[in-house]
Amino acid sequence: MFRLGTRGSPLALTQAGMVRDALMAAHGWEDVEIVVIRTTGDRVQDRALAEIGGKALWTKELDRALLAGEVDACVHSMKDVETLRPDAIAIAATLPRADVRDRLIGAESIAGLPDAAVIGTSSPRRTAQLRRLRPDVSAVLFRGNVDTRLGKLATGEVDATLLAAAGLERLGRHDTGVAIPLDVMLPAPAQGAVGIETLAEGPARALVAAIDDAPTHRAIAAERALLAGLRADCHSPVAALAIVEGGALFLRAQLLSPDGAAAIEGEARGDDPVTLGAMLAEDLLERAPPAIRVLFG
Ligand SMILES: NCc1[nH]cc(CCC(=O)O)c1CC(=O)O
Repeated sequence: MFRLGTRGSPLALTQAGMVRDALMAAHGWEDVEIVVIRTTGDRVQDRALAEIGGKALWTKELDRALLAGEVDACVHSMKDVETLRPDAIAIAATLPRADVRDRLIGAESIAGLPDAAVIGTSSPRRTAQLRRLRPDVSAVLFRGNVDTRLGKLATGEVDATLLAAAGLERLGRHDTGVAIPLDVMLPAPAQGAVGIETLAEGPARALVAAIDDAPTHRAIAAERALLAGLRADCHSPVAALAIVEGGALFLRAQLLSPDGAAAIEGEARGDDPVTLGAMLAEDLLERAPPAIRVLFG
């Protein structure tokens, strides 16, 4: 039986179930085995991701299982996957992308937040974007799975929080919070995209490629190429979104200083995702003021 590695959070399990269903439908399989792998990121909940070692905390154990042949493929929220991946591992497919926007929970809009509101988020991007719009608000560290975060909001630990619409919807929480328009808050690179990785060589890659959504795959390739070009890490406040427009890619991005005082935006159009991402990264770095320039390699 085909074995699918995943983290054990409710969102990860839902996403793995979506991949399982797609693989069964594509190949007429009776079943796919879900193998839950506990990651360091799941164990350490009290510190910001950026502080404790970054995105590798989610992928390291899954990579190990894949490279050791314990699973045939691994399911990831592509937003959480590092820019640089081992050569032996390939992104074989992405599911069709969900709503890419962030949702604000606890207020009707960013403008509608109370004076000096306290926002629960551990995302440098969301913090910087929020403080750019509302310098009076402050952010406090907020991690844990979606239910944990919503629980902290309910007990009044914070005034509001921001979560990806994609995760909320996949967990059946269609009515939680209000979507923030893309021109107010551009999402994280690869937000809303589920990716499936396999070994670069071997039969699993083509089996998984059968369920690929090509427009999503191209869009996240461009967004990830931008991150690579910026030499960004998970401390870097970067927002980016590529969409396929009449066959070509349209990539938008924003870089911010951590306090949101400085920001630059850029956009570019092209056909090749990797070239497009690299070009926009170069353009942004050239124009970035020192407060932003120091954040990138
Ligand atoms: N960093 C955690 C994470 N990784 C992926 C999602 C949501 C689903 C997605 O963006 O695909 C979330 C939660 C959030 O940011 O609200």
